Amino acid sequence: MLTLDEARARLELAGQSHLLQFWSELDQEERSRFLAELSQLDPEELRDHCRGAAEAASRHSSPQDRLDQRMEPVPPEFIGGVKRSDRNTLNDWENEGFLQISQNKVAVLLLAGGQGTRLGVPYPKGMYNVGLPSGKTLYQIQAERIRKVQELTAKKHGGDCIVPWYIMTSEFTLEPTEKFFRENNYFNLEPTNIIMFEQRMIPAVSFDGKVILEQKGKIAMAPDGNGGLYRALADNLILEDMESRGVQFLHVYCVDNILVKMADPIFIGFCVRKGADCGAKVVEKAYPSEPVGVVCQVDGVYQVVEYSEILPETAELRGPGGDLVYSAGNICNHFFTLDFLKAVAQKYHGQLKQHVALKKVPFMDQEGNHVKPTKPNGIKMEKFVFDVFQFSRNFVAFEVLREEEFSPLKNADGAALDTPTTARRSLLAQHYRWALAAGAQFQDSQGVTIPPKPRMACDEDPPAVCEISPLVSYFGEGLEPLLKDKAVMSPIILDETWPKNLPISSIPSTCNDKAMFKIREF
Ligand SMILES: CC(=O)N[C@H]1[C@@H](OP(=O)(O)OP(=O)(O)OC[C@H]2O[C@@H](n3ccc(=O)[nH]c3=O)[C@H](O)[C@@H]2O)O[C@H](CO)[C@@H](O)[C@@H]1O
Repeated sequence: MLTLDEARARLELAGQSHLLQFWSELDQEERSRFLAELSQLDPEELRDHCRGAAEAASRHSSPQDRLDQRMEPVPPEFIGGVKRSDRNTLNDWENEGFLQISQNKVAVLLLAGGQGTRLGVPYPKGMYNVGLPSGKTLYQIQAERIRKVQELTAKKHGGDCIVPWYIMTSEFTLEPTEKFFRENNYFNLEPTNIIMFEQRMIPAVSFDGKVILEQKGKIAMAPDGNGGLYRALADNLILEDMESRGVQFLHVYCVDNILVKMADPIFIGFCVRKGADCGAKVVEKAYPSEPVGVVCQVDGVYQVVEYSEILPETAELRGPGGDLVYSAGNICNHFFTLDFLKAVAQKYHGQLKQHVALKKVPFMDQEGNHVKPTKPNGIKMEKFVFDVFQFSRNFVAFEVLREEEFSPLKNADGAALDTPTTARRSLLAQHYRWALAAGAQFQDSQGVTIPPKPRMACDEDPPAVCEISPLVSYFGEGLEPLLKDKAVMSPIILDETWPKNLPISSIPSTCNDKAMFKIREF
């Protein structure tokens, strides 16, 4: 750790001497904590970071910096997808995916270092329970999907297989995430196959290029964006870990999509068959101003352009048939080969674009008062996970159905979209459709038949509540033996404790204490 004099000299070099202005007011413990924090900062990197942030912020949104003029949509023939392919082709990709999983070549990697400020909870988003009948959190759902995909693969190919789960956290999320997993017995996954690591934090900077003091002895720090992944992979020797396990393909995803298909065999198989080194799942954008990035080309190179980085006119552009020109919505589900990640970590990560976010950053004013600003006062620089697409030699996009694969949790209830209510509804609507397709017929608690409704509006609750555990079905498969020609009383939780072969009289009426469920033959 640095001495005070060393820290002072370094800060002078970086043009950040103001950080010590309250030094005399700190007690012994605060001083040593602060010196430890300052010791982490390289003076030259800090100087460049502060200058770069102030310059980038002054250029931010200036007309010459706009991407709109340089964008082109992805030609439709370059997008593979569920709607565009017949069942045989999909089966073929799925079989390829299962084969790769069976050889332990596939891992999932969760981006979970974000602060989830829009949702407004003081704990990591993955710990959120959207109010499903089972009370499961996002982490539990994801863990169970990993277990199920392992089980399905083992059934197909024989022998056990492992899908390691890499989880990128940050200073904000590592400790509570570790604790949560420990307390939940790692959701019955083998703890050594869950690998958590931490991304770096970088200082927030004022518009005049000064690091912001959050407290008298603490700098305002923020994670370096989900594109901090590549540096974190190198810092924590994660690529070496992947190599030692024989992993070759990664499914990278963001924490908040309740419908995420973990290690999706179809997507993996599609990418592998196409010889891709890098891929992205997309959904058709629902409306022009939807807050998702779009996969497109900029100056002829594949890229995602964020919703905040284009003008409304560009987002609203329509082609001759009336469809949105920029309709390939990014759902933050990416495919990478290990070789591609190695190349990025070794050669390219320094070239990743820095994106500017103007934020309200609480700070100490000159008089030592703690101020919560009402308008943006600080610059946070972030890298984005998809900014590596430009280095790909064979990039592919894969379109999936929104109602089956994308319902993100971004905002607290009360907002119009992407809330706990919409996430819960999407999952329950999907499970209801699966149950109907498997031949279930629903009844209410009085035994009155609930007429089936295979099509629902996206803001409509399904007429019957049927939550299906991922341990029972990964993506709608395997339900017929349980549900065909059965009258199912809503609400129901179909979980792995469901007694499959018992005659009706011996089925307990409450197999799960959180919901009543009954089922009987017609
Ligand atoms: C940069 C990025 O990917 N943007 C995508 C992200 O937007 P969006 O703006 O919603 O991105 P978020 O801020 O939610 O971050 C996405 C994921 O990255 C993680 N994270 C974020 C910051 C950080 O420093 N470290 C970290 O790990 C978050 O925990 C989350 O799992 O999801 C949308 C779909 O839902 C896409 O349309 C956007 O194109």
